[in-house]
Amino acid sequence: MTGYNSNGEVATSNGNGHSNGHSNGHKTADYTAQENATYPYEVIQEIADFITKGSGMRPKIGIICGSGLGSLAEIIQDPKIFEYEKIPNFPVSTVEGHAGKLVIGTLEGATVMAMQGRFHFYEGYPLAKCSMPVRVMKLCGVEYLFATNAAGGINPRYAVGDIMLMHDHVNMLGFAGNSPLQGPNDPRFGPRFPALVNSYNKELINKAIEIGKTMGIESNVHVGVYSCLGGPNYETIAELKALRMMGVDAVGMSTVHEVITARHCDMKVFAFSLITNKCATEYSDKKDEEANHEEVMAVAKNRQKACCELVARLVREIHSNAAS
Ligand SMILES: O=P(O)(O)O[C@H]1O[C@H](CO)[C@@H](O)[C@H]1O
Ligand SMILES: Nc1nc2[nH]cnc2c(=O)[nH]1
Repeated sequence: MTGYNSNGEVATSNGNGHSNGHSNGHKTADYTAQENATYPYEVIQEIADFITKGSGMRPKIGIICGSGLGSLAEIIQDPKIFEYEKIPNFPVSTVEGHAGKLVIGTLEGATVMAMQGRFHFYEGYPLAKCSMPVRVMKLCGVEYLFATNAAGGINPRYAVGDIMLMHDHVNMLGFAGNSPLQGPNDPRFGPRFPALVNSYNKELINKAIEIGKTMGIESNVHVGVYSCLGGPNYETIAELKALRMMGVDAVGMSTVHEVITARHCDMKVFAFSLITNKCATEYSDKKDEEANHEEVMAVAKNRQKACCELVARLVREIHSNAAS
């Protein structure tokens, strides 16, 4: 199996079918590729071919499942499942609630592919590697990216279990000089300087609002601004106050770099946050106001039905409009 080394040259993997740098069953991020974050087009094409040939399918919609939202992939019918470890040059998932499987099949008549497990900066992966699967999706034929995440609610009107449809983001990692598009630009993916003002597809947001109404959850559906911090620590009160002043409604540790990568290669983007915890913006000694991943996972599990229904119905809309 071919891979690439730190000089960007094509290299041969270790012969065990993957080159992810883990051997003892304990999943750790691949640090060897850090200095070589940008995957050459040919490597991404090779991964995409592995998936489309292995599944016999060309998906039109790609779904990234947020923490605890892996069930979004379980509603896919007649699935063909690829474990990340068996996909050449694919990273491994190291976070609880991210199973590490790519699921391709049919949802509401549309061919979709879903990532049960995404990659985060705090796992030790550079941003280009975190969002490399979005380019794989593109070369598999995906036109629409659905990115989902678990997030802390900063907007005081948000309750735990609410859904925030993302209409914009504040890229804090970008403020700090980090981007998934850093390094040489390959124009086969997109331009050197992509515009991001209309990143979140308005038509899909409006459709999702309508779907929320028909599901009877309109009071739990909001439209807001997400921000991604590097993590893995949750935020301090001062940071949360600062984010709120900047107009941020929900905060997490993902999604933004995926959206940037998707928009760079001209995919239509729909994204939502499941609010898994309320972020305190005042000082308090109360332990129950501290965010923790167990709570995040538990809330995601509780709300998976609503999230699955929203996704399935939006996929149905896209598919039936394309067919008509
Ligand atoms: O964004 P997703 O992957 O849904 O997960 C969110 O939940 C985890 C923290 O509990 C972090 O990884 C954060 O980004
Ligand atoms: N950064 C961050 N990520 C989260 N993911 C789920 N909840 C949170 C949160 O409160 N902060």
